[in-house]
Amino acid sequence: MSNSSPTKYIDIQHVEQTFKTKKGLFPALKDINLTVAKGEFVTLIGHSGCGKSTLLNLIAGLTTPSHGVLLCADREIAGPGPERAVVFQNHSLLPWLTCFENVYLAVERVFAATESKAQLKARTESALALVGLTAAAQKRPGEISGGMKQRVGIARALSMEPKVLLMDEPFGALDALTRAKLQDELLEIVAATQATVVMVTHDVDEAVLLSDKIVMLTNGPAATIGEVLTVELPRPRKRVALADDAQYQQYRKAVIDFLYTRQAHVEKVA
Ligand SMILES: Nc1ncnc2c1ncn2[C@@H]1O[C@H](COP(=O)(O)OP(=O)(O)OP(=O)(O)O)[C@@H](O)[C@H]1O
Repeated sequence: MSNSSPTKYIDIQHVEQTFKTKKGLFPALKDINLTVAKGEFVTLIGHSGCGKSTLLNLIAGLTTPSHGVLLCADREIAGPGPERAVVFQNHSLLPWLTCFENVYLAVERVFAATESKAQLKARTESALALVGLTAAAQKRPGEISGGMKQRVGIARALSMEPKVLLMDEPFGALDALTRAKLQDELLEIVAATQATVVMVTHDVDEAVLLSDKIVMLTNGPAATIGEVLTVELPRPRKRVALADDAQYQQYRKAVIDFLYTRQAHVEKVA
């Protein structure tokens, strides 16, 4: 059993990320300090190119910081691991496998050493059921819609029973209606699984609807956290009711104000 602090489940301390480029060193992130509590839903928002994906990749362990340290449950994040599952925008499914097989592959990787084939199959089926894809289990990615593919990606991530679900603009490529439906589903899944989620988004409404905390990044280079907004809207949250909610509008305005007034993109004149 871990004795890690539930309020500092993910603990990011003084993180910097500098990339080597042809033009020299590029400081992408500077002095990032952030904690995410167990069961918290945190979104990262900021203008294009500010470093949201860079930060998510660091939490995923896909990259290592140039400076500083990232911890998950009191352990240094030293590489990717099934306890931190990632859902990407482009769902990255294997096209020659069925939806079932795509999810099964992840389940097998995590649980094959300790569980029977029947148990692995049951896990796969329940992950697909969680995202409403039981009927599409035998279809291949080429035979299903973008929204369904994204659901398979989410099912695959959830099937690993990760401690943390990391999502990089998971709904970015979807039309508005599909996006709204998947946001609602995600709200239900997160409520049911009590998952800890860190999600990158460009969408202010998505951030307010889903988040406990909205982390707003300043513009790069050397982007950092400009402000953290705690969203105290009660759950379960219903998008239709929230549309007229004064508190919801205030949160929305605070994020818009940060993005478009205080961090407005300044056009560089040559
Ligand atoms: N491997 C890399 N090498 C060099 N520069 C990089 C690398 N990865 C990211 N960058 C730069 O770091 C900055 C942050 O990139 P990042 O992709 O994290 O931004 P983002 O906020 O996720 O952008 P978007 O919202 O457009 O996806 C950008 O200026 C980008 O060009």
